[in-house]
Parts: sequence; structure tokens; C-alpha cells
Amino acid sequence: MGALEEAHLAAVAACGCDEEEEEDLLVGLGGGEAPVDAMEPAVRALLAGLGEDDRREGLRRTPKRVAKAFRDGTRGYRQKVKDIVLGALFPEVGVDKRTGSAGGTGGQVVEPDIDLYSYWESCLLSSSLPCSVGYVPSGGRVVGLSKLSRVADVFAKRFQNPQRLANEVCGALHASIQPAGVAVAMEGWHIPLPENLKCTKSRALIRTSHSSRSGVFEGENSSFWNDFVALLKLRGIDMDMDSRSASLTWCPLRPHEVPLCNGHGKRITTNGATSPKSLSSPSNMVSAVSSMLQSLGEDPLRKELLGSPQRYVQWLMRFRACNLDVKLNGFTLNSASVYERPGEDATDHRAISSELRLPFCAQCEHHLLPFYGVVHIGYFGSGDGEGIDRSHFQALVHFYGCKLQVQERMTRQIAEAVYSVSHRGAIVVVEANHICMISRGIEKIRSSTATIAVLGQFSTDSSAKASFLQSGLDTANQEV
Ligand SMILES: Nc1nc2c(ncn2[C@@H]2O[C@H](COP(=O)(O)OP(=O)(O)OP(=O)(O)O)[C@@H](O)[C@H]2O)c(=O)[nH]1
Ligand SMILES: [Zn+2]
Repeated sequence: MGALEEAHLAAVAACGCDEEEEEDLLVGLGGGEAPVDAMEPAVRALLAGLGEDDRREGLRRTPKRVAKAFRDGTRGYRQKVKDIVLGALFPEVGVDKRTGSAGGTGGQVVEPDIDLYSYWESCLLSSSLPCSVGYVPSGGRVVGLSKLSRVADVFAKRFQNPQRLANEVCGALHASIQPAGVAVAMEGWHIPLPENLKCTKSRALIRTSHSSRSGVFEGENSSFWNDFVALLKLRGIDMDMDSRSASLTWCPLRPHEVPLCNGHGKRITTNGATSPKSLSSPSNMVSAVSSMLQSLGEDPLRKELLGSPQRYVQWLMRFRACNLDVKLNGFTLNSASVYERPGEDATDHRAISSELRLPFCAQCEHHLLPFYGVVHIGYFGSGDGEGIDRSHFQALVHFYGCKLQVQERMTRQIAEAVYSVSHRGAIVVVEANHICMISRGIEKIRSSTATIAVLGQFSTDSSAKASFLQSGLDTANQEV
């Protein structure tokens, strides 16, 4: 341990925060290696409750994947901030020795655009939290830049709520670096209820804004805070969102939640959340989720987690396997208007009708995490402006989307359904964001996957396909 680190530990001791206390603050709940044994049987119980056969090919490895995803997503319980920070405090004299500012500029150090992902404690779903951290060094020392992100990640990789996450990151950085102050700004993005999903891309998500500050950043007139906000603005991050703020909650599965707030947190949402439909949550599924929490080292009786297993099950139950025939009875296309007419010009692309940007939310069958986006459908209509009502297509998309799925299968199934009533041809394009690509695994933020299925004339007539892809999708993009 270097002299600087020893001096820092002495400072921690001097401020009355002994190491054990610091550990409690930094490590939080559920330390130690947690067994994962209960996870896989619990996921199997969930799949059975959803009417699925866990021996079918797509689901065979799902219990293992879900267990791994949850375990990776909560690894923060097994990490310690001091292990991250103490090896990376470096002496660096600031320009203003009186205030102890450092970092070469005499002012704050800002690390914007840290991509965090967290499991929400309210519903056990996961999503991203773009985060920015600033601090004003003190005592002639700075911390390695990567450690700001790493410390933030320790707290993100726990069951969280976004305001508490902001507070914990702020408090831990302050305790471990002992700077003049810390500022944290964070956005919480939450997927809406499937029935409230209106469009694709990030605008589809419920967004809330949160902040937490300590030391010189505190107070309404803190120039450090104002500089921090201005620096973020330069990067296109808008913290000044009060005017758009609303009282809606960030977790649509828990609409009456009172936010945890340290007095500085601001909250907004851009996408209205209506109350969730009340669905049954079978008790064996709820117990399975509680045992998953225990396996992860969490306490299902912790105040903030009460009701979360039920909410998670309620979310999953939206994607329960259902009877195809029953559902399709409600889907009646006016097929007379779309059948091929004798003598119709096969290359007359005016006969191509389209229905664009139909929103959907499905559940990835590999990881039990949502993927959501829009479906574009093209088919040969009558050419006289008469088409199939959009609501029929929306019902079809909802039917094939609202289950455990993979994107390619969903695309093909929708295409086949449209082709079954529009015999000349059907083309379906699905654009989707997969939470399993964003919040775990490869962590590819802004990942979006497009799939296409063509049947009938769209598969033989490349100009028909090109006509839909170019002009149809152009129109869709203009509508965004
Ligand atoms: N083709 C396809 N793959 C999907 C879809 N949803 C998820 N996946 C992928 O399914 C694959 C499962 O791969 P595995 O190696 O068994 O699981 P994993 O270890 O969780 O994979 P990583 O995501 O790479 O960590 C991953 O590559 C996922 O990205 C989908 O709709 N279509
Ligand atoms: Zn997945």
C-alpha cells in the first residue's frame, strides 16, 4: 500500500467511519458467494407456469441462461468499493492549493456517458441507466478515471431503484475518494407495459432523471453544480428537465410508488404509464421468484422487494403461451379486397399496401428478458385504397409478439399469417431492441436488430420487395 493510500485510510478513520462501517456502506446486502442451485429449478417452475415445455429446443438452456443473467446482474453484492478505489488514488497537485483542487485544471473532473445496467428491485426487470459522474479532487489526489465507472457499476449490479442508485454511487465515491464533492446525474430507462408501448427506439421507454450531490456540489447556487450541468449540456445531456417533469413513476408495474429522493433528485417521464392490468400471479411462481432472490443473496422480505416477485410474475404472465385457434378467431381479414384479381398487372406496385410501425413487446425465450420494437407489413391489396384495418394487424402482431419468442420466428409467423389472407404476397420487417443484448452479455447499447420475411410475389419479384423496402420504410422513418 502506498503512502497516499495509508494517508487516505487514516483520513477515513479520522472522520469517524471505521473500516467495518465503510464496508457496510459500500458492500450493502447479500455479500459472499451465493449458491445458484435454486435458480434453475425456479426458472423451470416459471416456464411451466407460462404453459411452456422446458424441453423444447429453444428453452432447453433457458434456466441456465436466466440464472447466469441474474447472477451477473447482481455481482455488485460481491464487490467492494475499497478494492477498486484504493489502488488507484494518485498524487496530483491542483492549480489552487488553498482549495486543494486538482486534476490539472483546478476544477472538477467529469466522466459523462457511463452506461450502467441494473435490475429494478420493484419488478426484477432490467434496463439501462446512462450516468454521468463528476467530482472535485481534494487533498492533492485524484482517482483513476476508470474507477468512477467501476464504482458506479458495483451499485448498479444490485437490485436497485434509480434514485437510490444515484445516492449510493455518490456516497460511496465521496467516502472512498474523500474529494471536495461528488455529483451524479442519471437517467433511468424502464420498459413500459406491453399494452402501453407506442413506438420503437429509446423514445418507447419511460425515462426518469435523477441526481445526487455531496460537498461543494450541494446547495441551489453551487457554481460547481452549475458547471457540471453546463458540461453535461455540452455533451447533449439535458439535466434541466424540471419543466417537463411529471408525477408519474418510473416503474409502470408499481404505479403508486413513492420515489426515494435525497432532495436533489429530479424525476421526469416522457411516456405515460397507465396502471398495469391486474393479472393473476400463481403462488408457486411467486415462491419460485422469491427463492431466486434468496439464491442471489437477497432478502425477499426487504421492504423494497416486498411484492416484487408478484410483479415479476405478472409481467411474465403477459407472455403466457396461448391457444392459437382461439386468438385467430378474432382476426378476420377482409380477404375479398386483397385476393389477386384476374388480369392484374403483377408489377403494379400501387397494389402494394402497407401497415407501418406496429409496436410490439415480446419476451426473449433465451433469457426471459423483453425485446420490443415495431413491425412493418406489406401485402398486395386491391389497389383501390381499400385495405385491411390496422387494428387487425395490431392484433396479429400482439398475438405473435406476446409470448416467449425469438425475433426471426415472430417475423416469419406474422408473414405467414398475412400471406394466408393475402395470397399474392406478404413482406414483414421487424425492428427490435433486445434487452438481453443491452443489459447483459455483450452490453451493446443502442443495439437494434432488423429481420425480414418475404412470401409469394415478394420473394420472386425483387422490384416489388425493393418498392416496399425503399418507399414503404422511408415513410416509416419519416414518421419517427
Ligand atoms: N437469432 C436470435 N438470437 C437471439 C434472440 N434473442 C436472443 N438471442 C441470442 O441467443 C443467443 C444465446 O446464446 P448462448 O451462448 O446460448 O447464451 P448466452 O451465453 O447467454 O449468450 P450471450 O448473449 O452471448 O452472453 C445469444 O447470442 C443471444 O444474443 C433472437 O430473437 N434471435
Ligand atoms: Zn435474450
